[in-house]
Amino acid sequence: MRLHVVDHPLVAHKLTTLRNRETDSPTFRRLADELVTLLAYEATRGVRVEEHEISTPVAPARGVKLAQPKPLVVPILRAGLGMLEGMTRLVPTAEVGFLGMIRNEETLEASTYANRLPDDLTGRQVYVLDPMLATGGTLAVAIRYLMERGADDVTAICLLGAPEGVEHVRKAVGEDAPVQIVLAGMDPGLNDLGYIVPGLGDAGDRLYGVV
Ligand SMILES: O=P(O)(O)OC[C@H]1O[C@H](OP(=O)(O)OP(=O)(O)O)[C@H](O)[C@@H]1O
Ligand SMILES: O=c1cc[nH]c(=O)[nH]1
Ligand SMILES: [Mg+2]
Repeated sequence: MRLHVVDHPLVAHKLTTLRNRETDSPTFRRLADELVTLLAYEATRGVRVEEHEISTPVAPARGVKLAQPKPLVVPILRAGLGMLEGMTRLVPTAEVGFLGMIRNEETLEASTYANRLPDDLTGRQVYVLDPMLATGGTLAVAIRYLMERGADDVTAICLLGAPEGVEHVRKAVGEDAPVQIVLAGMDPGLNDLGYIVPGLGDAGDRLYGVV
């Protein structure tokens, strides 16, 4: 499993405003959207392409196009939905599937309440979207499920992570798993409630106007 924390001044700038408690929901949504597009550029470095021949107005030319089967993007509801448009802006031909997952705020265990994925994930390259990687419970369940269903390459794009969450996912999927985690920032740790510190609070609530 590989971890990539994106080091870019624009990402750091947008992340700082995103964290700020003074940032309102519309601005939070816009920043999350912009950040995902920047992260997706890094995260899709290994997206599979195949040779493609075209003709320019001047001459025949050889290039590439996205390979089949198409990449699959899976936002984890609810908060991951706030990252979908930013991702599909960069990869508009990707297929989209959905997982609805909720973390029990007392036990911190993740459970799945919705699942709308293609039947066959064999050989699929999958991009999972979830802004927060805290204990890692949610992402570990999601990635293991996608791999059990046949996905052979999974990249998780998250805005913020904590070291214990990353290690939890690493243990759950295995060191040699074809899994990549791309983060805009890695924070020092979690508080007693399992929230990332300093983090940005509850991503779902901030995206969808509860606070
Ligand atoms: O790494 P973990 O400890 O599992 O925590 C992270 C999860 O918690 C949040 O979702 P939440 O369960 O609050 O659901 P929501 O997206 O509906 O707000 C977040 O979006 C992740 O999915
Ligand atoms: O810090 C955290 C942890 C889990 N979920 C969130 O929305 N924020
Ligand atoms: Mg939440």
